[in-house]
Amino acid sequence: MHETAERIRVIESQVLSDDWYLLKKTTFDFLRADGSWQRQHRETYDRGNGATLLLYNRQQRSVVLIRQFRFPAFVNGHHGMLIEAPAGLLDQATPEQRIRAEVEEETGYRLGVVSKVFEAFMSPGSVTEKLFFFMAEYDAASRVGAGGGIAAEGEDIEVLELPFEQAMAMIDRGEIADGKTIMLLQYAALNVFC
Ligand SMILES: Nc1nc2c(ncn2[C@@H]2O[C@H](COP(=O)(O)OP(=O)(O)O[C@H]3O[C@H](CO)[C@@H](O)[C@H](O)[C@@H]3O)[C@@H](O)[C@H]2O)c(=O)[nH]1
Ligand SMILES: [Mg+2]
Repeated sequence: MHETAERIRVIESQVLSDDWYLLKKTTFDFLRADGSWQRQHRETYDRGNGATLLLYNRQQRSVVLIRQFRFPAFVNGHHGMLIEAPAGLLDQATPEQRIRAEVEEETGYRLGVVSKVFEAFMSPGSVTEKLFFFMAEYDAASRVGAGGGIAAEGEDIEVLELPFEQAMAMIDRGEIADGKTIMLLQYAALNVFC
């Protein structure tokens, strides 16, 4: 089998929208497994890459999550208040630099040791973003501020400290319905609270 790059010939790329994020439509030829070339068109939504982190306290068996309004979830029939692990876009920073700043901004907790656990494409059919996943322990002393995010950017973030078992039960009841958050809680179930 050929390297993927040898199977793709980009014909043209058109910017459909370049406002907050970048939406492009690209026409390319794709070398199929049977050796024939097929012309395809795909739209890609580019917001850059991001990072997310689960704050946990092993001894207390607790985690810290945030709750915020998500308009795209609202327009898809959800009430919109999503419970999530803190996350943010990288801008020009490294994933670890960015997640340290983002967690402190959103939750008020200052991180000590941070461990990267995996990287994942969350919607690879349409969104270019790769998300970097981290874990870090917290305790009461690591809370240096109130969190809440940046009000001027429209963020209005509530910080929730929950028993780990309660967070897992909230997945079962559909009260936690964010992919990255479910992935991190399940990672914690397999590797931290086992
Ligand atoms: N004006 C404007 N602001 C926007 C828009 N979209 C997002 N924002 C603002 O841009 C900021 C982005 O905040 P971050 O904390 O960096 O990102 P996030 O929204 O928490 O999460 C993003 O990254 C996660 C991790 O990569 C993703 O999981 C998530 O889907 C999202 O893209 C927030 O203040 C948000 O309100 C928009 O279309 N217009
Ligand atoms: Mg965020």
